[in-house]
Amino acid sequence: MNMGLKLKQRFVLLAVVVIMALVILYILAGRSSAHGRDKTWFQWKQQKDENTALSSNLLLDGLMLDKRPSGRNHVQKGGLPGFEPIDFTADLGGRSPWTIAASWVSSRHIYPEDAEELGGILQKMATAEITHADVGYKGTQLKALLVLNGHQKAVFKPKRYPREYIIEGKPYDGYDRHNAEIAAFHLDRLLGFRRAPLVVGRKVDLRTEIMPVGSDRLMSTFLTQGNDTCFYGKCYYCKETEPACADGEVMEGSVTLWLPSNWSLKGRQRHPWGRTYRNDKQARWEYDDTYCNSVKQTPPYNSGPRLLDILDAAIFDYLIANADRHHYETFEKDGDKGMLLLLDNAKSFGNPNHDERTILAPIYQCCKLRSTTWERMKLLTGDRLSQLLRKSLANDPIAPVLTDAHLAAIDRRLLTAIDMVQGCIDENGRDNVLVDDSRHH
Ligand SMILES: Nc1ncnc2c1ncn2[C@@H]1O[C@H](COP(=O)(O)OP(=O)(O)OP(=O)(O)O)[C@@H](O)[C@H]1O
Ligand SMILES: [Mn+2]
Repeated sequence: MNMGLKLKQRFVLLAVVVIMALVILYILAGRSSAHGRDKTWFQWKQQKDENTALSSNLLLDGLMLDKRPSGRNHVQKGGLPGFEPIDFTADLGGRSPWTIAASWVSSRHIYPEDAEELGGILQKMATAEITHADVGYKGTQLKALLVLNGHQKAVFKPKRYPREYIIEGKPYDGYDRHNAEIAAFHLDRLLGFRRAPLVVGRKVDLRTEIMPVGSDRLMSTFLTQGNDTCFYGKCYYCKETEPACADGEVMEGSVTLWLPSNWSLKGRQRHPWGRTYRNDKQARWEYDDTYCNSVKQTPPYNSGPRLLDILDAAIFDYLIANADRHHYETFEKDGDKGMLLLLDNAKSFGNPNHDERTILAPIYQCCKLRSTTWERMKLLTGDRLSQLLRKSLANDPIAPVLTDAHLAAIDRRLLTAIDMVQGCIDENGRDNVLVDDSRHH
């Protein structure tokens, strides 16, 4: 009797313990799926597994792209617009590539989502006859101004480093990287911004393509080093002792299409989170974490899309590791509502082993972001972003554009940025962080 009771008590106790354990497990599981940060990591792991299972071709061509017989790329319902690989053989139907590109520019985008001629235009930028070449128009870095057949201006930024070269030191150190300018253009497109002008890689024969058409100002900076033809141009940092040199007479570089003249730029505007470029002086954002409150009250950041554009640019610059957005430009005619153009991305992709967290200062100090940007970021987790970028860059004339280390760095940085925004959401609530401003444009 006594013994029987004890057994019964033990059984009840055991049952209670088991039930409690189940309840605790259930609560924990519920929490982790409700808790965004865990969800992000969970999704990330899931996507990573998915991605290794799928070949990148299947992911890109099979799932997202519905090729209609017309040859036009239609994005499937629920697909990912802007994710289609760029077709460098796209037909322009006999029309001028420069006219098409100029007609694309609008207040919020440099080219449309379904720009089917994009690859065809890039192809022309990489091959069109150069009818004139001059020193760079302005700026501090070595470059050349080209005129392509059909009176199209373009900027040529020469190769200064081998792909594997790692820039040490300050996050904005080193010469411009032509491959970074190319990769940034593709990444801007994948993020859905379309705020960077068209860029393509090009190998230029200096003797046959530049010398016959180069201005005296440019040609007077030509010299040879061993078997290699070099030029040092004319700019603030241009020095005869630090020329850019071709491989023999063939010089690799990036070609950026000049924006059309009817979209004139509003001069250099100081970026509120710009750096001082001095060791002895800090910018206010570097010591004052409430800095965003004052930015938010100051025009043009107190209304319209400008602050959200700054935040988008922070995400973009963090991914490409560009700590050099000291100024920015907008379209003159759009005034305070003008979009922040992602011009000059050549100081990025310097060191794949370093993630410059301070580039995200606008994000962690303002704790805001466009909801469209946030949704796009989450779609690109795992190694989706690097896979899409790899694929997008594969047909560029100077491919491979980025080393594997840089591609891996982008995926890693995306996770950090997502975690940061998720932290803001956890702390302040989704509605106080994510901004849906789609009705403005
Ligand atoms: N594709 C373009 N279309 C129109 N204007 C352009 C284009 N690219 C550059 N510019 C103009 O030329 C300026 C200098 O270009 P860029 O920033 O690439 O040179 P930089 O030498 O790196 O200058 P900085 O030292 O200021 O960074 C830009 O601020 C812009 O006004
Ligand atoms: Mn620059």
